[in-house]
Amino acid sequence: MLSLRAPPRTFSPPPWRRLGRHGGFAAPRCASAAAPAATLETAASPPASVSFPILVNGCTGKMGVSVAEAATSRGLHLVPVSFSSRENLGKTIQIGDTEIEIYGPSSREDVLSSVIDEFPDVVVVDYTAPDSVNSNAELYCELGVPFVMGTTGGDQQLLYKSVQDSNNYALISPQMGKQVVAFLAAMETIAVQFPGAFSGYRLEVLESHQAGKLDTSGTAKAVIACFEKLGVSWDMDRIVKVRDPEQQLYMVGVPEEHIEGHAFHLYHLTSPDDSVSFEFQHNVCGRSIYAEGSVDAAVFLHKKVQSMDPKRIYNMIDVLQEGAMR
Ligand SMILES: NC(=O)c1ccc[n+]([C@@H]2O[C@H](COP(=O)([O-])OP(=O)(O)OC[C@H]3O[C@@H](n4cnc5c(N)ncnc54)[C@H](O)[C@@H]3O)[C@@H](O)[C@H]2O)c1
Ligand SMILES: O=C(O)C1=N[C@H](C(=O)O)CCC1
Repeated sequence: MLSLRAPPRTFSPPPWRRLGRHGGFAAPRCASAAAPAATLETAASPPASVSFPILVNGCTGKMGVSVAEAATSRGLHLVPVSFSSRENLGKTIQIGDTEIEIYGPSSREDVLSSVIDEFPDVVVVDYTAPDSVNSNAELYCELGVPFVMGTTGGDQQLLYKSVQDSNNYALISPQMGKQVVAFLAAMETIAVQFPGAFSGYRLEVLESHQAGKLDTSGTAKAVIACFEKLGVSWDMDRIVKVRDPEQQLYMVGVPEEHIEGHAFHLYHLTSPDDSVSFEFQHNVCGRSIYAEGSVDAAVFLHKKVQSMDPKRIYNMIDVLQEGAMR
């Protein structure tokens, strides 16, 4: 079991563990905090070939801001309102030339209805909090507004049911980063083609995110679902969740400038007789890949709505498969 009980300054790795900068995961060479990748990458992006109104909920948070900035640089029309928690009522957030007014949970319905009247082809992107996933989705479905759900957590089964029952359009994905989506797609493919291939293997999973992340990694859960199809038995309580900055720095190997925004994942598989092992890692610093992917998702969903595509519920693998991720 990957145990984190004693946060070791001198981490003694198991033999299978490759060493990172500080002795843990092999960390990617991330952009420094002084030159945020999001700003550089979005500034270099050519404008989207389509333009439509996009409403980003959660603009008081880190992902909300990144997505709103990416949408603006891609030439989409940012609707100047956003939902947030009660603590942020009355705030405004400046994104480029747009001043976004922040509304609390109690005015969500009135605000969204007015937005739909003014911008009938609006697409909502949600980056709020796990405990607002279901109530926000229900509202989007009730008002028939297409939405991209980037927020993880909540009751995922209920989320899908709300969309199915309402016949609304939605794109739901715990992971918007193109290369991680490709890894997830590969995992799903082998799970379908070779079910049971890893029967009897033991799985250990460790995920590390910034201390403010409230839920367990939605991406890890999606990858584990593939391992289960491959025959591994698993209980979600066994995911080792690292939220302590000291452990992240000294054990996981997260670069110091990304302690407040990273997503490191490690999956380790061992055969029943210990003679074979596999290890997979995906380590992301910052948020730019998710922000760009979220705009790709919104553009994709807008096209599906315009063409009245019958499928209606999508994930990021659909976007990747259509070649619609930059
Ligand atoms: N799908 C992906 O690729 C991806 C990538 C990164 C983050 N995420 C998920 O996105 C979510 C947000 O991440 P973040 O890093 O921006 O978090 P954050 O804490 O920086 O921002 C969340 C914001 O939501 C607001 N909020 C809280 N309760 C709310 C409510 N009831 N209604 C509306 N807003 C509310 C908070 O005030 C905060 O400003 C998390 O669930 C995270 O796991 C998903
Ligand atoms: O930073 C986060 O929070 C992230 N959440 C997603 C998840 O739960 O998998 C994706 C990675 C970043």
